[in-house]
Amino acid sequence: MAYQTVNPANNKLIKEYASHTDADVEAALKTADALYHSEWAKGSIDKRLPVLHKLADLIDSRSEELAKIASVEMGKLIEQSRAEVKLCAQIARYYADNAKQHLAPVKYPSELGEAWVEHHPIGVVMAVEPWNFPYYQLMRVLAPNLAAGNPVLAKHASIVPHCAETFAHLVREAGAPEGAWTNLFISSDQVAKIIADDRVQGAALTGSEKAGSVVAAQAAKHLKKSTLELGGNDVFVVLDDADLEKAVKIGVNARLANAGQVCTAAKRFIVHEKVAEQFLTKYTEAFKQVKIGDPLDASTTLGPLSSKDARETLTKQVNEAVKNGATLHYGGKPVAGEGSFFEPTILTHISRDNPAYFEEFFGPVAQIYVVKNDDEAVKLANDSHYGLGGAVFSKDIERAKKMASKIETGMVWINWLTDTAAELPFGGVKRSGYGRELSDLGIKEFVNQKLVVIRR
Ligand SMILES: NC(=O)C1=CN([C@@H]2O[C@H](COP(=O)(O)OP(=O)(O)OC[C@H]3O[C@@H](n4cnc5c(N)ncnc54)[C@H](O)[C@@H]3O)[C@@H](O)[C@H]2O)C=CC1
Ligand SMILES: CCCCCC(=O)O
Repeated sequence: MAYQTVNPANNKLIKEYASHTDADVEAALKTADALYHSEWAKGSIDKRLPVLHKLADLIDSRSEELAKIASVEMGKLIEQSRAEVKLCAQIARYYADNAKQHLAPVKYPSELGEAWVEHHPIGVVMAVEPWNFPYYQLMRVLAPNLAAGNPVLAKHASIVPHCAETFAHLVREAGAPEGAWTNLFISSDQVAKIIADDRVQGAALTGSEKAGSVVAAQAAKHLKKSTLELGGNDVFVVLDDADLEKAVKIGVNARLANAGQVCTAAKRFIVHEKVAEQFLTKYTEAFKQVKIGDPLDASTTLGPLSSKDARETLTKQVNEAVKNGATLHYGGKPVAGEGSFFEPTILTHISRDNPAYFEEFFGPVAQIYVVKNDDEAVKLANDSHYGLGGAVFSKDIERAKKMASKIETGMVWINWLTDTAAELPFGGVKRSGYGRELSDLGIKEFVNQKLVVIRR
């Protein structure tokens, strides 16, 4: 697995990074495990939290540099890279300010005696992360586990090594001891060996079902806990009483942000028949206004996909969808010339026997479905192997809440796109994975919730 920086806006190779050897991995494991058995990990959380405050300040002070590295390495619009960098500082600050309370002992009233649950780190955690939010995916693991006292070995996606290395340097510069966060340019086989190692107690993966299934199986084989943040095929439901202008505006962003390469992007637009024609007309008009170009150019509104491979996959999916009866309402082709650009695309009339119906399109491709009523909307929303996020647009909040409760996903946002924030849990069900990241739920995924009882 070659770790290299290729700018997807022009497919030019910028830098290749040497992979880490087995000896490097052993050294990293030794250092991380020693740190776990030290006062730093087992002692007071008060010693660890200042690192997160310092990290947040460092990120804020370097935001422009960090944003540019991400945009050049995976094609995210520069403004969206800035937003991701800002979000990372917020996550670091959130855990710096709240982790002590999240991990404070919790009393359990019992007739048997005085009882409480303590929260202790479990040890070294292996993190395996994707390229689409090259800093956020790392911070979602680093912040809670550093606060809790779990050292982390991190394997990032092979196309974002500059982001991976920069993040690791920032963590050390913020005062984290060696071993708290170790970036490894390693292969899948080396990941498997690390997960199998007795010094590792858990694995956190964000990425595809395929990778999740393999890594979770490796963890399970060695009786280690894992968390999985996998793909999604999230719905964006527009009911007949929705604010249509708002639904269109947010719906365009929900599909095109990060060139559609977001696990919680709106992928299946389920529109009430009473407003379907209006919605499609306005939505199509908005897609026609899109400016494809260099993600570093502030006027660009749709950047490239992350790689040539990603574009090839999406092109095949769109062609297959049309071959199986879908209507190509707008777009549908890779953009000729340099870079891995793909047109903003709208598909309609996708029948259930079309492969596209169950597939995640990791790119700027919106699928439009028309329904007669709320029950049909819920039935269609839940007719999916995935269960990550989802959005419901209606002016009737009680109606939207009722639908949100029926949609089988880990998250539903009303009158907004599926978003994320440090204080809100993030995760899914079904083939979108299990476990939660962020909030008080995320920090407890890799801690020992230990019961202590003083028997009366
Ligand atoms: N739920 C989420 O937040 C996200 C989900 N995804 C999903 O992942 C897909 C593509 O993103 P990619 O980064 O290409 O996903 P991917 O699953 O190919 O890679 C994710 C990470 O897993 C690693 N990996 C892959 N196979 C592995 C194996 N057998 N053993 C150990 N590590 C392995 C990769 O090197 C990378 O670091 C998308 O289709 C999307 O569904 C991607 C980004 C975010
Ligand atoms: C801003 C929403 C974050 C989505 C996380 C993901 O796609 O991995």
